[in-house]
Amino acid sequence: MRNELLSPAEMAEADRLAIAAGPLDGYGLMQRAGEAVAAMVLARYPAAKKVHVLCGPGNNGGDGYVVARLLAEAGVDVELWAEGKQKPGSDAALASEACNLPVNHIGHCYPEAGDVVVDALYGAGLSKDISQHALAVSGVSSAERVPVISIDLPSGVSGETGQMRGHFDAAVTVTFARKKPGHLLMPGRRVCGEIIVADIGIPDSIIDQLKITTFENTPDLWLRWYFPRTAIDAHKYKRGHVAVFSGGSSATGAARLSALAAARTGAGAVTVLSPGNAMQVNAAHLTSIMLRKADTIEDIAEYLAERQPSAFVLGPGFGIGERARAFALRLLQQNRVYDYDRGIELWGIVLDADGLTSFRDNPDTLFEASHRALAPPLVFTPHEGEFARLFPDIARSKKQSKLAKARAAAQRANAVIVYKGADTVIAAPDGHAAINANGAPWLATAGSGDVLAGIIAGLLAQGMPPFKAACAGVWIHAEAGRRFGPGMIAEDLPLAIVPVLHELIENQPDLR
Ligand SMILES: NC(=O)C1=CN([C@@H]2O[C@H](COP(=O)(O)OP(=O)(O)OC[C@H]3O[C@@H](n4cnc5c(N)ncnc54)[C@H](O)[C@@H]3O)[C@@H](O)[C@H]2O)[C@@H](O)CC1
Ligand SMILES: [K+]
Repeated sequence: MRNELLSPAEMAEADRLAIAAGPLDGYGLMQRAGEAVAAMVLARYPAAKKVHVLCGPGNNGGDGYVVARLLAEAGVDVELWAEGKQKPGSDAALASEACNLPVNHIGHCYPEAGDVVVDALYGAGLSKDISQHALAVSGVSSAERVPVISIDLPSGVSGETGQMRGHFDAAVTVTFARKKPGHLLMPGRRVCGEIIVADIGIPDSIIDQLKITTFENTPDLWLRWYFPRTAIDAHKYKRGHVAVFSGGSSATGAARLSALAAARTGAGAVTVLSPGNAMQVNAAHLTSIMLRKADTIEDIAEYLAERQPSAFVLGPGFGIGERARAFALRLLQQNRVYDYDRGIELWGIVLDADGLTSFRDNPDTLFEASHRALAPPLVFTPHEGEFARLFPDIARSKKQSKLAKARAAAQRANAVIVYKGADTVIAAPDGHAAINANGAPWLATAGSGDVLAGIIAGLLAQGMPPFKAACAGVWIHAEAGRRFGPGMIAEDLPLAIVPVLHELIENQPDLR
């Protein structure tokens, strides 16, 4: 199954195009949807005492009537509960006519332990808070540990934003053709349970026509064509040279975490650029990673001229203030360098943590610099607080999803935005965006973000395009954390990414 994410409006358009192309009409698609759900219920819950099917007034409810009919035909004890008025002549009305079971009002539905609930109240067409009756059934189901199978989305979850207007806690959500952003964005993702994408006969060629620019962040998005290939004749500087700015003598660990992560990700050489007063403490902790003094803008200019590094990390532990601003703006004055032979961008900048917060009072100076035509590629890695400091108006919006916010920020900043969290969104200035879904709570630990910045820089340094490098970095970081599990601290992460990298490379013969 491919990894595009379709908004409810895009899904409706896919439906329309599929129906126009035939052979299935809307009612036919509804049959296929209902069949997929009924088959899943039969397979997973063969011993259910009773299956309660809750049907809303729209097509989501229509799917529910198909499920109820098919389960009853298979000999299952089914009770049908409905709310709302159907449009006469609609596919949903046809589906309810084809289902001969008695219809009860949802207000009387009390599922008991051993039963199963099929939630077909609202899907993509949700427009208001779900009813008190619906909430009551959801509450009883949770209390009685009755598994809920939601069709398309747990009713109450917006497919566009993942926001909830009252909700069901699904054990399984069965959706059709592709997932929607609301399946992966919080808080919606938390209540979807396992997500199954069923094929109901909408071909990939129809999805292609929609020119989708939102994706689930999976290796399909970046592995095959963009992941760095380590040439057999690779020279260490050809594999990219990452420079990481260190903070002062009492704040050097963050930079070393980034540096180590960049090295583990395959950068051929890594240098920590340290203030003079922190040289000793950095030297005491570095072995393969190089160390160089960089106190002033002149030191940076000299370094740039001498070593031509291919990626920078500025921010982790660096300290907030004028020095961070001056260093960032100096790097942005450098022209981008494109290697036409290899078809790759030769360097880029990851701005993280203090590197972002330093611009809270005058973000426009940063955005002006990043919009200069020849400015090097830029990746920002803000968590929620840092995002709000740099993009206060965008952060405040109540209407926009995290996805829309990341996109708006990417355009304004002319930078790839990695908007971190349990549902990290990666957005590029050209409108492409991805939502990450392989994370785990263990990643929320001090220093984890420093490692992420280093991984992304390591990939940038090897010529990976910035949006792809950011997506790959986020996925690899999350995968390493997920596999390591409880007890992980940031120091473990650079090593934990190694088996993930091995597996990625082994699964792609042309990367070996
Ligand atoms: N996308 C696809 O490929 C297919 C979609 N189908 C189903 O069609 C669904 C979308 O159908 P619709 O567009 O009819 O939308 P819904 O069935 O989600 O809801 C629409 C109806 O519910 C009302 N409504 C929405 N929220 C309400 C609330 N909180 N309280 C009371 N009334 C509310 C609306 O006014 C409208 O009458 C999908 O979620 C999916 O289940 C399938 O039938 C077939 C194929
Ligand atoms: K639903």
